[in-house]
Amino acid sequence: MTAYLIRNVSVVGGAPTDLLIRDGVVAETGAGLAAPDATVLDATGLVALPGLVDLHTHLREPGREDAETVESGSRAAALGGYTAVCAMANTSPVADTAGVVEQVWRLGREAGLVDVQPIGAVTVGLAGERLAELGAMADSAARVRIFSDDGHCVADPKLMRRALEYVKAFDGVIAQHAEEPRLTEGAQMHEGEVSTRLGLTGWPAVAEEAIIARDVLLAEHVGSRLHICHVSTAGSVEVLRHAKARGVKVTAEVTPHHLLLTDEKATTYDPVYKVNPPLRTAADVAALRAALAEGVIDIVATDHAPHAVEDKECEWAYARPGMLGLETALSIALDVLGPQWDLIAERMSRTPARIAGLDGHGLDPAPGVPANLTLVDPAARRVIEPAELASRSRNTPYARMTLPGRIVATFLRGEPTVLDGKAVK
Ligand SMILES: NC(=O)N[C@@H](CC(=O)O)C(=O)O
Repeated sequence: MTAYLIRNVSVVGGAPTDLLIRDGVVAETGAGLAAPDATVLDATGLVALPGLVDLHTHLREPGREDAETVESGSRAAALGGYTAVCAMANTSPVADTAGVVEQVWRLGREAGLVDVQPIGAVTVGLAGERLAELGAMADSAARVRIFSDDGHCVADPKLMRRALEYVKAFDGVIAQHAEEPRLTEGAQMHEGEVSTRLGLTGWPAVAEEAIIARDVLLAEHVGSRLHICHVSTAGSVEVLRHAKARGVKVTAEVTPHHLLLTDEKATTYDPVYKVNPPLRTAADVAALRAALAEGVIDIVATDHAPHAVEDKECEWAYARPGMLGLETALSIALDVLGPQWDLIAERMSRTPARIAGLDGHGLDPAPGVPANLTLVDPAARRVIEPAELASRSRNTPYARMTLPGRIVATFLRGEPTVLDGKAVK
């Protein structure tokens, strides 16, 4: 294994120092380190962060390998500064058995670019009718701890209660896609002034807020861990604030796009802006940013949702919802939060690693710690060119935008997956 001596790097925004990486761990830190056998990387001006951890990634394999594979999504993740991603269960077949989660887990190991932690479905086939084999998935080689029907809400309160109770036995967590389906039938975008103007059926904020309110009460009642996917409204923030004040074991994520973009984008009728939950209002964006800074929202998760051209480049009403996220998330966070490195490390690495129970991830570079880290150039600016993305899909909402920050290198257990901004394999 090659040793790496990273010179003059600011660890999570601190004073410049050297990091020696050897045998998969951070061997030494301090100014003026010497290691004749090591490859030297001059990291003057760069910031080292614990490798980013994404709690919400769609890798599309098995089933839609034309849109993404475990390998292409892993490469996109590494280029985005990630060392671990949690793969959502809405594949084909659905990841609702030990066999499918083990397949995804094994494909992740074979790609070897990030740790791929499969998420298991809550209900068989995401159909919302009977519980999937949660215990078998937890006991499998993939050691599943997060369960989600993402893309669909676990709408039946009795099933949701049972799922919450069931996962308590192995400290699991149910990640809810909060969307009351009866309130969003036929919805095309956020319900509000813009949807009225465009004459498109709206997805009201209350459809999200009502499910979060119900589920924090259920989680409190049974004493289980609940995670809320892609929180998108100011009202959801207030429900979460209330639940956290009561001591409910609830965590929540927000996506980069909900921190930046608004429903005004729908006026372009460009389906690249169609996403679930939909882009909301400027007031919602402001509330989400404040909640993230405050900690009412715990983490940023990408909801990286690759879609093939034919599923996106069509009429708005027929387009699938979803946007790419892995290769741009850190830039959007930097744009939205500024160079608050400790906050970025907390919301994009340490806390997601803790929620997912990923050993060896989310740890600041320090002697003895597994060398899962990423080096960011905060001064760089880059123009997003969809054709240059490593994802198999092209549905980024940031095409041709100039964004701050560039991932220069990513290390997974001491091995570079990205060097000089390029994937190593
Ligand atoms: N977030 C999205 O807009 N899409 C997700 C699933 C979903 O939540 O609808 C996808 O899998 O494409």
